[in-house]
Amino acid sequence: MTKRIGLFGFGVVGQGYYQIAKKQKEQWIPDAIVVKNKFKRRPSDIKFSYNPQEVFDKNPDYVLELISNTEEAYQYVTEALKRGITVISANKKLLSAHLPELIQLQRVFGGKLLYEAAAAAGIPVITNLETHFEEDDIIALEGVLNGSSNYILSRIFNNGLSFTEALRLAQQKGFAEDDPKFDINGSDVASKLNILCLHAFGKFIGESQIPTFGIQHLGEEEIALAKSLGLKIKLIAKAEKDYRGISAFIIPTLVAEYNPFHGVENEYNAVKITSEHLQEQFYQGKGAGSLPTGAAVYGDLIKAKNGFGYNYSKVNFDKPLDEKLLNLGVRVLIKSKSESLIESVLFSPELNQQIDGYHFAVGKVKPKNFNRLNENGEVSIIALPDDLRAEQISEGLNCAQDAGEVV
Ligand SMILES: NC(=O)C1=CN([C@@H]2O[C@H](COP(=O)(O)OP(=O)(O)OC[C@H]3O[C@@H](n4cnc5c(N)ncnc54)[C@H](OP(=O)(O)O)[C@@H]3O)[C@@H](O)[C@H]2O)C=CC1
Ligand SMILES: N[C@@H](CC=O)C(=O)O
Repeated sequence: MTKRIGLFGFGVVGQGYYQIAKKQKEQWIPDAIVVKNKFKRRPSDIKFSYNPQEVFDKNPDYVLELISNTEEAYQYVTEALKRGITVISANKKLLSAHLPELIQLQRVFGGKLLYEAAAAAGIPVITNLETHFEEDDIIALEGVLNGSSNYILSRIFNNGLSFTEALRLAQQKGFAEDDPKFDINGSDVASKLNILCLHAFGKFIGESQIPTFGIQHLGEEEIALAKSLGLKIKLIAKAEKDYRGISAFIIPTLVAEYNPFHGVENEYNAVKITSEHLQEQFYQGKGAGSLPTGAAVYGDLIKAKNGFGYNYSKVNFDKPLDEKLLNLGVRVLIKSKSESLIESVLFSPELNQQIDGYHFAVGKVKPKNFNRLNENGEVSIIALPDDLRAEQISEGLNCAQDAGEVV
């Protein structure tokens, strides 16, 4: 039977969806497409509307919310759910901010909300957490969750591009957010990790509670150090659960070749899930871009048609959803011009070396300090592999300096 579809947004993701839907059976072509900017050039063979109400006037079975704006997306998604319509969204900022309310709207009005594209786009990680892992206790979830940051790091490491050049390319390819600061400062990863934690651990942490350090302060010293040690830097999101509670944070991390994230390049994302029964699983796929994200949206539509919805099986709805994170120290290399700043956050020190006006120190930092350090333009921190000794870092720094890679 033909289904009616209303589509909000015809940008990178909306066009990816449309391209895929056009190849399939006629029934998945939207009956109404609502966009924002009246002055944009559009394909002449597709009818567009600028009036959001037009989607609802068509009485849709499914609403696809693929827009960049969060507040307006909230209006569209809540209106659809209140009408009992099934919604597919790619909007991690919206979902991360409002998931508890959106879950409640599904429970009250009966519409479903699917959002595989919102976390690691092409990797069906949310569906897996909801199905495969339903009866399995998740111990840890780790991931490269931002295609743009990963693309930037790949271009810097593998092609010697500058940060600015690499970011421009990520924008041109449609990987970056409307405002790319959300990609490079880790905020986009925090949205995704927040969503994934709900499905993995049944707890809503809240994006602002997740300690986050992005890639925007990485300097040539850290890049040169990583290269001299034969390592790479990846922006890693990590959440772990033990008898004390949950810890979660996002931080650029030095990864060795034996680490499966080492080989994750360009706009690819990857997720490693460790659970009690299935133990270790590693997923890799495209985390950004028109077709992979459009395909994830299309996949959600097919799942919804087949009656699939999230059970939120890890959530205990009789208890509060929120969770306070543990604040356990993370072993890092910290770089700053201010020794006193380093001293104020670093404990269990292992190294303190000065190069060209910068202090490089190894020790532990509590994740609660990440956000404060992230906002301080001149500090960088990188998490370290357990087996990388402070002496090796010191040698690596000297080596990079001698090679003239550090100015
Ligand atoms: N790009 C990617 O790889 C991925 C993106 N996402 C998420 O998907 C969503 C869309 O991203 P993307 O396609 O890249 O963004 P784009 O900026 O390419 O496109 C956004 C689209 O939304 C439309 N739009 C904006 N505000 C409104 C509004 N109020 N009403 C109707 N339409 C509106 C724009 O209209 P107009 O054409 O008039 O400007 C445009 O068509 C975002 O939430 C993003 O975070 C998720 C995974 C991957
Ligand atoms: N800007 C995001 C798009 C997908 O979520 C990214 O780069 O990962």
